[in-house]
Parts: sequence; C-alpha cells; structure tokens
Amino acid sequence: MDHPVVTPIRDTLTSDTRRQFDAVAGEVDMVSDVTTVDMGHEGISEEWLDELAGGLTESGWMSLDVRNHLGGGLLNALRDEVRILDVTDAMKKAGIGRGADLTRDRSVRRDRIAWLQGITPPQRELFRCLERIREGLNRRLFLGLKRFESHYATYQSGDFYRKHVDSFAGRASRVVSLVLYFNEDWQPSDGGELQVFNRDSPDEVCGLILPEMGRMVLFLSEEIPHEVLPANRARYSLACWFRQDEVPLPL
Ligand SMILES: O=C(O)CCC(=O)C(=O)O
Ligand SMILES: [Fe+2]
Repeated sequence: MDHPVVTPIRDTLTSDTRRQFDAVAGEVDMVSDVTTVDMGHEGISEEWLDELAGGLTESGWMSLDVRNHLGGGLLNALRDEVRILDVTDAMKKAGIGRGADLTRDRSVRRDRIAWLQGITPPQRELFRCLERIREGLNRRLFLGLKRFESHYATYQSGDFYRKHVDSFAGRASRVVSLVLYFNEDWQPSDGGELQVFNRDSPDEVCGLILPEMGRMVLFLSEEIPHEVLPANRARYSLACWFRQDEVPLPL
C-alpha cells in the first residue's frame, strides 16, 4: 500500500508559501509592526552586504555588531520571544540530523530549540532581513541560496555543543550559517563562547566570540568547524541556515 505523503501544515520557506507570506506581510506593513518600530538605525545597505560577502570570502567567517543594521527594537523583541518560549517550557531538546536519522545525543549537544515560522511581527521582520541577506549574498557570491531555516536556541548553565560543522561536505544543503545572540552584559566568566576553528587547519582556534546582545556570526556551513563552550548562565540565541536545496525537510 502506498504511504500518504505528509507535508508540514505550514512551511514559510517554500517559494509558494513565501509569496503568500509576503502578501500578508505587505498588508500588515501598512498598519506597521508596532513591536519592532525602531527608527534611527541604518538598515541593510548595499555596503553592509558587501562587508558580509567580503568576510565570507576572505576567511570563511566573521563576527560583527549588527545593532545598527537589524535595529535594537527588533533584537529586543526577538530576545523577549525566546525568553517566553524558554520560561513556558516550549523549547524542545535539540537533536542531530533530521527525520528518521534524528538522534538526541546529550554528549554532543545539550541546547533546546524552537523553529521559527515567521508568523509573529518580530519574526516577520527578521525574515525580511534574512531574505535581503540571502539575496545580497547570492548577487555577490553566486551561492544559489534558495531559502533559509531558523531556530531559537537556549543553553542552560552547563550546556554546550561540541565541535562540529553545520553541513556534510558535498551535500549542498546548508551553505551559510548565521547566529544572532541576545544576552545582555555577557562576561568572559559566563563561558558559553562560540569557538571558531581555522578552515585550513581545523585544530587551530581562530575566534572566540562572546554571545553578547546584538552580535552576529556568519560562516560557511561546510567549511568552518565550531563549538559552543559550556555556558555558566542561560544563553539565548537564534541560528539560521541559508540552503541551496529547494525542498524543505519536515521540521
Ligand atoms: O550558538 C552558537 O554560538 C552556535 C550554535 C551552533 O553551532 C548550531 O546550532 O549549529
Ligand atoms: Fe553549528
């Protein structure tokens, strides 16, 4: 007997649903996204997109302060969302792999995650920004990025994510990784740094990034090994992957 094909009820990342989503976003724009209205930041300029593409080309990764580009209002609204998901126990233990291959190996990663659907006003605004970055990188680097997927992550005290790359080489799935952090006053003693390894000599650490509010890290998913060191306090972030494949996997 044939098995029915089960598709996710809502997936904002396929082109058809993205079109619907844009239409809705356009209407809502006229009313304005109250929670994220935030004048006085530069936004996503062509110069900033040049900078992102340059960083990826030169060393395969970069870390930068994005408050002036995404806006403090949007970052605060996203931080509030992930905190609410955390305190209401809506975050799920993260796994490794997808679908039938999913394993939850607590010795490899201990974070909890919640996938974004792009439905709430801050997520809708974020998706518009991510879309501009996707297009901007494609225009400059010809990466053929077709879509993105994104989840919030929380690491409680003691949680970590061991050294890994975000995509298996040659699978052309996840191509560019982007991580945004939402933690005010993060100190070196709070641990939880993202440790980045050199793409040409993967045992060599070439970056140690504090997960501070407004900081973003961008890197080539297949090439840059990285690791989240054990955190000593709750650590909030959002990860996004720009992908070359068209068809979404079930969440
Ligand atoms: O939160 C971070 O700094 C990185 C997270 C990460 O490597 C991942 O989710 O694949
Ligand atoms: Fe990763």
